[in-house]
Amino acid sequence: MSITYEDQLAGSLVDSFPKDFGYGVENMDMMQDNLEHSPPADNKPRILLMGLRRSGKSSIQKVVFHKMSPNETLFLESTNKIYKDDISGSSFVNFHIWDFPGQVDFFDPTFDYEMIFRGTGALIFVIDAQDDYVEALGRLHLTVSRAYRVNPEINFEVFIHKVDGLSDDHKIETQRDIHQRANDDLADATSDIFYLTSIYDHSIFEAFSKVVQKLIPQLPTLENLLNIFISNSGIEKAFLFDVVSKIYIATDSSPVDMQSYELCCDMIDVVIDVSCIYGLKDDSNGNAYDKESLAIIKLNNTTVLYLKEVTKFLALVCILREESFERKGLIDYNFHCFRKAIHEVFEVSSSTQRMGAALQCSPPSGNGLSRLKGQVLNGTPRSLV
Ligand SMILES: Nc1nc2c(ncn2[C@@H]2O[C@H](COP(=O)(O)OP(=O)(O)OP(=O)(O)O)[C@@H](O)[C@H]2O)c(=O)[nH]1
Repeated sequence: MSITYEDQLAGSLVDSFPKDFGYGVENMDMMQDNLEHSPPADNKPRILLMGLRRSGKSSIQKVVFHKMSPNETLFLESTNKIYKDDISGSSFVNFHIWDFPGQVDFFDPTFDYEMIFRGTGALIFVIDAQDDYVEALGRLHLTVSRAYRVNPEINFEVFIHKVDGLSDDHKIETQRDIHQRANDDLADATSDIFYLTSIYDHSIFEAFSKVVQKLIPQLPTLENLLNIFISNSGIEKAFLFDVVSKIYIATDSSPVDMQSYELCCDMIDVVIDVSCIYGLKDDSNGNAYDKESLAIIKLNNTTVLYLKEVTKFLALVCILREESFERKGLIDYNFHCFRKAIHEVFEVSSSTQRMGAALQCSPPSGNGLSRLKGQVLNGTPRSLV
């Protein structure tokens, strides 16, 4: 009986994703291979961090992608030129993050904003909520109008930042006010582009997760796989995490509550810390996270946390009830199918990417080539059409 069911699950997982994925992220197990074939580094989609001086741009980038502790950001010096951070070597997120100095002068002839905005997937505008934000809103207007003229596909995102200093009522009021005032510039902007963020809690990771997810063409497929996995395994919530940044790449379609997300982030920290301190062999190259990574934590409220390696940079972290965990064999088997499906998703993307690169390198052959070249949507190269 259970064999039939599990076989069905395996089939449904593997067959459930469409075959026409684009790519914006790579399976890092194949990273080495991809490095040789991927387009030049500068062609990677960009996420830009812009905003006034001292609004917190560098702090966000350092805390999310370089594990800097929030208190250390007090000593960050002001950025005076564009800082280009290629995080693809250590993270599943295959983007460049560009941190701009505050007060970018669009009229400076040396500032080639056309080139910058053309390859951009998302532009995050950071507004210091503890400061008077009238000037910042003027800047937002100028930035959005310039960027939109060059590349209407950019995702504009607004981080209303440093909200740790505001009361709950004040936070909501500030968000409403900024949303209202910015509406002239971002005419059809929905409220889901305004995030309340702080580096002193998990809100900055949550917000960055949402920004990155909008740039991942495979997102619906990943969500679908997670939905099938949790419904067949008695799991309440599952996140697919980029281990280094603690950005979640995808989750199932049930609503995300901040506490669950924080719990899962904390679990990753525990696993990596324990593994670093007690798990490394003397002769190893010091990798705290590998194929063997697995952790189960039982909490005192009948909840179980379950973490397992999916790819070199991705982990699945689940929350489930103790009674569901009694069927651990089933969960392990379903996880095995899920992992296989995820690898297939990114294998397809990766081979499509290589085909795209090969086509772009080959000599032009009439107008057919331009039709076949990888499309760019939201700055993310798409699969061939
Ligand atoms: N309270 C609070 N302070 C923050 C937060 N994020 C950043 N800061 C502080 O804001 C100050 C400025 O941060 P930076 O990251 O240097 O700002 P920036 O936007 O990169 O500044 P420029 O490089 O001059 O453009 C630092 O003292 C940070 O510690 C936050 O979420 N909450």
